[in-house]
Amino acid sequence: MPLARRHVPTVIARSLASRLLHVGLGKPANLRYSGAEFLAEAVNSEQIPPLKAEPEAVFLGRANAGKSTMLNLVMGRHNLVITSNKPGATKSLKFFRWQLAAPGHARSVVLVDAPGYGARGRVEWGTLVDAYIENREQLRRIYVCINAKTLLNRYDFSMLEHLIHLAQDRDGQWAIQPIITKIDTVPLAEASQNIREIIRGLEGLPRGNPALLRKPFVMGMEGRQGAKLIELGTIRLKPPIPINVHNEILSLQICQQVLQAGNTLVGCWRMRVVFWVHHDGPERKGTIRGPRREHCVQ
Ligand SMILES: Nc1nc2c(ncn2[C@@H]2O[C@H](COP(=O)(O)OP(=O)(O)OP(=O)(O)O)[C@@H](O)[C@H]2O)c(=O)[nH]1
Ligand SMILES: [Mg+2]
Repeated sequence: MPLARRHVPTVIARSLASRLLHVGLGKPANLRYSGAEFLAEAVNSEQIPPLKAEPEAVFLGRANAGKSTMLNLVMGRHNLVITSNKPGATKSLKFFRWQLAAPGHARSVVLVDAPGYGARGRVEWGTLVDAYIENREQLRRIYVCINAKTLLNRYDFSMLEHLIHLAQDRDGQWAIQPIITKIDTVPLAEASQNIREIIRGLEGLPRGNPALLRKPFVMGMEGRQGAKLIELGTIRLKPPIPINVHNEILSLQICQQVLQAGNTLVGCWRMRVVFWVHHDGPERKGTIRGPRREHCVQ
C-alpha cells in the first residue's frame, strides 16, 4: 500500500495534537493562520532588502532538495513559491511574510527561499547566500533540506560544516535545523535505513556547537495538488529507528491531521517555525531549554 494511503485514526491524532499544542507551546491552540505574501527578491547582495522588523528563517539545500516546496507547505499555499522538477529553479533569494494570529497577539516571520547549492548550484548564488547569512541580524533559523533519496552528500556536509563554523561567532543568534525531505520517494523498506544513514552523517559534524540541532525533521508529500505531508506515523520502520526520529515523524503526521481539522488550528510544524524564530535569539539566551523544545511529542 502506498505510504500516503496509510492512516492513523484521526481521533488519536487529534488528541495528541491537542496535547502537543498545550504542552509543547503552553497555550491552547486558538491560533489561526492569517496569511502569506511575497515581499521581495534579491539576485545579488546589494538587492537584499533590509526588512528590519521581523525575525527570519531561511531554507537551504542542494538544488531540487525540496526547499521551495517546504516553504509552500509551511505557509499553506500551493504555489506562492515557484517550484520545479528541474534543479536550479530558484535563482535568487525570495522573501515572504507569513503571519499567524492569536487572540491578543499576532506574530509574523519572514521566510526566505534560497537557490540550491551543489553540483547544480552556481558561484554567484553561493556568494549571495553567504552575504545574506553573514550579515543578517534578524536571522534566527537556518533549515537545511537533505534529500532522503540521495542522502547527505559532500555538498551538504561542507555546507553544514561552513554554517557551524559561522555559528561560532554568532553567539546563539541562529540555529541550524536539518530537514530530511522527500521521504516518500524512498521505497518503504529503505526509509528507516536512509534516515539512519543521514543521522550517522550528521554525527560526523563537529561536535559541541549548540547551533546545530541534531534531530532532523522528516517530511514528504503526496500528490501534485495536495502538497501535504504524508502520514509516516503508521509505517513500521525496520529496523526500529531512534525514538527521536520517530517522534518527529509522528509529529509531522499529527501536523497533517491538524491542518485537515481546519483553520482554528495550525500545524505543529508551522507553530514550531514561529515559536523558534521568535524565541531563539540572543535576547533569550540562557532561558532556552535546548533542542528538547524542538520536539512537540515526547
Ligand atoms: N515526491 C516528492 N516530491 C517532492 C517533495 N518535495 C519536493 N518535491 C518535488 O521535487 C521537485 C523540486 O522541488 P523544489 O521545491 O522546486 O526544490 P528546490 O530545492 O526549491 O529546488 P531549486 O529551487 O531548484 O534549488 C519538485 O518537482 C517538487 O514537486 C516531496 O516531499 N516528495
Ligand atoms: Mg527552489
